[in-house]
Amino acid sequence: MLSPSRNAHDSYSSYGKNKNRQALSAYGSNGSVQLNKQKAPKITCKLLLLSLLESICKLSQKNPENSQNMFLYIAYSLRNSGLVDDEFSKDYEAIRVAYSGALHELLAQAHNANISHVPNEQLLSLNKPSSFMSSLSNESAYSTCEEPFESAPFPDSVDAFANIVNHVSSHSDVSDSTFLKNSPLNLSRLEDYLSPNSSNFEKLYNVQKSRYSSDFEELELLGKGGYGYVYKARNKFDGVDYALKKIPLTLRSLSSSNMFRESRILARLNHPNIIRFYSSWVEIEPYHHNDPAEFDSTCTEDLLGSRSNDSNGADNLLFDIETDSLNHGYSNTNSVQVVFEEDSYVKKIDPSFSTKQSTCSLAALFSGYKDTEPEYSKSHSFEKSFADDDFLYYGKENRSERLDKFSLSSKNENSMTHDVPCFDQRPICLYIQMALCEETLEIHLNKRNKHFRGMLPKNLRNRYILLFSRILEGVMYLHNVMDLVHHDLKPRNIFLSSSASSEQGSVRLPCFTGKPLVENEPFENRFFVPKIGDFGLVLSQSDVGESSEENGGFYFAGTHTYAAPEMLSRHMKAQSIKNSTAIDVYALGILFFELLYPFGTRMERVSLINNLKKGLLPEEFLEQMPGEASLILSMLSSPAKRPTAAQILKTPIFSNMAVNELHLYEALLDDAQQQNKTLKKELEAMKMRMDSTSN
Ligand SMILES: Nc1ncnc2c1ncn2[C@@H]1O[C@H](COP(=O)(O)OP(=O)(O)OP(=O)(O)O)[C@@H](O)[C@H]1O
Repeated sequence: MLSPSRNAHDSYSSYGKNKNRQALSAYGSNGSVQLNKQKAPKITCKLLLLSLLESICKLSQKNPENSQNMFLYIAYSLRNSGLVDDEFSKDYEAIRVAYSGALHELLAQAHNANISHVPNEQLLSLNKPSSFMSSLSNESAYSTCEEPFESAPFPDSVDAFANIVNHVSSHSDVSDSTFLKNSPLNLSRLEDYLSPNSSNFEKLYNVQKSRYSSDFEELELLGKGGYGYVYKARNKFDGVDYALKKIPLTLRSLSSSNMFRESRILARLNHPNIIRFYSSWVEIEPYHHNDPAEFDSTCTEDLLGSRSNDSNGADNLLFDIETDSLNHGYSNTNSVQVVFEEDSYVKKIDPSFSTKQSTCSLAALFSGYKDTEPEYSKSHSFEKSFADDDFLYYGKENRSERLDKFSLSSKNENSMTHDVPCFDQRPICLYIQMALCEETLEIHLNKRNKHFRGMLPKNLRNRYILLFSRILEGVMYLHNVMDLVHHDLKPRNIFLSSSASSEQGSVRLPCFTGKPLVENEPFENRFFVPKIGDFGLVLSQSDVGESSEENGGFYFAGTHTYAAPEMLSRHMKAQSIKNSTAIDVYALGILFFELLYPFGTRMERVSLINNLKKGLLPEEFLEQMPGEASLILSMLSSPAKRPTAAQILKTPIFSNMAVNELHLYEALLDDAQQQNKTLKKELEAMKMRMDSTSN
């Protein structure tokens, strides 16, 4: 029986019989590449072992049901022996598939690497895990060796697979039963699949190729969020461009039931004002990824709107909930902390999970950490480069831990448990395919605010009121129909999708270019549908209370500017449990004010929003929009007093259909004026042509 302390490396080395196998053992026993030790995250090893066994079962049994039963039999036996937990369940299937795809890819590389010509000495001298497979795949490296190559029988894959299975079966309860004896592994079938000359191997290998790289052409990086990167990618079959969010799965997420929460929730949502979801899957980050340098250039200032590029302005303040005191710098204590990250965005995007080289690190494969630190993390302060505007995260997992999730380099022992499990230095990513939107509301408002300050012209006010009513409809759907709380409503999480005039939920908005306007030149107007996105923090209303209890007490993540006071205070926790949807209403109150009152500068924004939180609104706003003003103040009142999204929609500001009708008439008028202009121009041109011909 395998003892629970035995690890993947031991399993590998224990079946070595010949010289090269000894070489492999020796390689493994070298201190720098030992896979056991404290570093190998257990769950990664267990998932790897199970995905390997699952592949073997699939290969050995033609009938899928039999292979599933065989796999479950082995998995249950391993669980009884304490070697695995429930990593063989359906919940982990996507991860196992991703791992087995990567294992097959590795196998194919090994087959193609002409490994029979590797001299023992070279194997023995390789003590860098990442150089191991890269040397194998680099034939020229061998040709420089003086000693003639010994054609020693490096354990071929079929043999290795069989040995692992035999090892598992002889060391587990499986051997006690007649199951395997009655249903032995069909090694000839295995061989058929694994032989590089076999068409089956090709088939298998192709099937396991990355869905992302086979189905999509990556076009550009759209942005990064607190949990991953979003790319614009074209589907090779339908030719449509989508937004693809790549979220590196962390060890924490692997061991939690919330692993696929965002995609599972998005898949159930169906509303014109909620971002459209297409599909999601898990795979190991494909090779041939963008060079980090490319990320710098793809992330343009335009894309980021007015986010500051000045990392020096990053003011990281720790707010201790217990003492209500503010500290500068970072603390390692376990006390509950709120981390405010005000205006600390920097231009540099740091896709730390991207790898260029197709080298294989066995240590990384089993331990889930990157053994070599990426260059960019040496030259840049990772925390600063990752800090995002105004994001707030607190609980026992503090800010630096949150950021660590994206760092494959293990900076210290403590961060290991939050690290990203990877294969061959490539992380396992969850991919979410969504509708591509034109821009975020944040970017739209930033451009708009270059033209307006203070009170908006009357004709524009109505458009933003209508836009807000569309957002409210989306929120009402989340609250009343889906029983969800978004938890992170803000302009950056509302997307504007171009639409036809007739599309449900559309609003006609001016298209601001961000450039100064020529005087009296009208704005071009287009129809957009506002769509609520980024469901990374969404919770069901009943889970809000539980999440507060997470980590032994107090836990929340969100954005400071839009965070309701009850999210920031342990003492008000009870209120947030009873009125969980009120958290979103508070954020909407701030957002409504931002829609109706353009800020000139960032400082002005901060001071006006701070005043608003104290119940103070600009005089001119109170005078000219009293209805809207009192609604906003009620949305920022105590949780029990805040109106619900449905109640807000029933107020005269929104229930009055005149807003809708007025909006449409305005749109028709705009169109007619535009047409008028074009016809006038055409008439002038015709007159000129006639004049010239008559002369
Ligand atoms: N469907 C989409 N269409 C177009 N761009 C998108 C889409 N989804 C995301 N983006 C872009 O990618 C960026 C990152 O999005 P993401 O949802 O991961 O995080 P975020 O909302 O910016 O931050 P956080 O998750 O920390 O709140 C967005 O700011 C936006 O610029």
